[in-house]
Amino acid sequence: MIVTSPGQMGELGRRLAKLLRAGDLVMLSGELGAGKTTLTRGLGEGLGVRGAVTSPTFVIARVHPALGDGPPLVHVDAYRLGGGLDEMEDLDLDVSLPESVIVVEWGEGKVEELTDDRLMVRIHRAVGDTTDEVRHVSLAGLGERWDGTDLGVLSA
Ligand SMILES: Nc1ncnc2c1ncn2[C@@H]1O[C@H](COP(=O)(O)OP(=O)(O)OP(=O)(O)O)[C@@H](O)[C@H]1O
Ligand SMILES: [Mg+2]
Repeated sequence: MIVTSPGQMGELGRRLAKLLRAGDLVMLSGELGAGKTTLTRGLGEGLGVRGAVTSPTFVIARVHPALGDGPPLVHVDAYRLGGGLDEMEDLDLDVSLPESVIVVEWGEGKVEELTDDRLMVRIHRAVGDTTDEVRHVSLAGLGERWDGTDLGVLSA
């Protein structure tokens, strides 16, 4: 799908939030400035969690508690997470991961062991496009959790 502005990326996050439930892992890939955090911000709005989603520069993970009765959002920036999951467990997040929605930036090769089921979101800057605002987003659900989930509703 094609996203042409930061606002549309946020909207995609808000729509995606409606598909998510406790225990879900979303992995975001895409280069620096692709729009991973922008998407996560919309997701946080859609989930109705506390606190603005920002780029966690000095923290690896931030917990956004639910304002209503939905799951909290755990936003992980695994860029500096060298050792993978063990290190993440060492972060001592005051939250139960199976009861949260976990969104990970830069998580490839680091957090896959959290669960067999995950939603992969890849964001590409369109090379050669006339406007650098354009992003191509592709989504793929892996595992039983995502079997039969129609991700097409997100581009509607
Ligand atoms: N279509 C678009 N979708 C998302 N962001 C866009 C788009 N067009 C322009 N932008 C801009 O690109 C930047 C994306 O920044 P963002 O922090 O979301 O990226 P990121 O992938 O999280 O980067 P990092 O790897 O550094 O964490 C923002 O400044 C945003 O305004
Ligand atoms: Mg980011």
